[in-house]
Amino acid sequence: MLPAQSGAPLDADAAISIRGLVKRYGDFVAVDGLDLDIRRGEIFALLGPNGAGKTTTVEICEGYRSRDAGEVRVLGEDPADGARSWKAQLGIVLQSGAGESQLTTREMLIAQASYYADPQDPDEVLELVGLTEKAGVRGKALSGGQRRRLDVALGIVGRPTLLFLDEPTTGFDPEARRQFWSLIRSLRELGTTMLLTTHYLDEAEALADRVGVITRGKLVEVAVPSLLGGRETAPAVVSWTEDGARRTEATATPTALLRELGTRFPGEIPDLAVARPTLEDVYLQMIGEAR
Ligand SMILES: Nc1ncnc2c1ncn2[C@@H]1O[C@H](COP(=O)(O)OP(=O)(O)OP(=O)(O)O)[C@@H](O)[C@H]1O
Repeated sequence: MLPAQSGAPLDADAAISIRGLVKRYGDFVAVDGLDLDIRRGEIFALLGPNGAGKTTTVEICEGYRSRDAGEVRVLGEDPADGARSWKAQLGIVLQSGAGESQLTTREMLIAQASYYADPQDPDEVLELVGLTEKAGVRGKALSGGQRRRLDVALGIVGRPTLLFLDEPTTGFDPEARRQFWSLIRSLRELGTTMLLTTHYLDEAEALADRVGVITRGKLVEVAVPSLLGGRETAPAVVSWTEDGARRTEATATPTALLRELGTRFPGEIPDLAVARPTLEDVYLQMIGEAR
């Protein structure tokens, strides 16, 4: 699918609509004419190598950074002059967050909740992110993964309509990541739109309705994870063991090959595996070609 609708008008119904976004730092062009629409209620993952322009794009949408050119609408408003009532609909989980505070985990959440008209109960949020046992602990005494959970808690306590998650699970142990994924899915069921940046391709695949790949400040493709880079039509790799050796064949017609192998082996085909390119495979190929 083409990522850009250059020339198309902003999408008034989208949660985020961006046309021709440009951001320069001195002579360096960090975001280079980016077009993107994120629908209400979807989880959209922005993927890209270090320095591609993801955080810059996200921070412009949050109203934290100015832009040099282009049009941006977030929940119908231009973030450059977003009012307080507009900001109150956003939840933000930054790359580096709450860490060094002298307040306890619970105190931080209560303080954050006080900025919103209809916040979620801070103790419920602590429970959701698995920090109930750490309610009375100061931010700086939390482990790295626990701080990220606290960042997530601070981002969601205001019941945001649109939640920005910048590399939210960095430092999480595998179990905490799974718990976080189920938390994100339950937020989606409540209708929350989420813009996620992540370097974990499995995370994008598990959570995102659509992914966008950004390199050198340009969006190179937008697709549902299973279709990115033509994954669904890429040759399948069939491998098995025959005469003591590992055999591998890439084929566009794996079913035909399996039928043929079925006639060659009387029982099970030894060590049979059929694989399509993973999201990581196509992503790495895509950013390699774009360099
Ligand atoms: N305040 C700044 N001044 C100068 N250059 C900057 C500034 N902020 C970002 N950049 C540059 O802009 C480019 C894009 O940075 P950005 O943080 O948006 O990348 P990213 O895709 O989020 O990367 P990462 O995956 O490493 O977080 C980088 O080359 C970065 O060095």
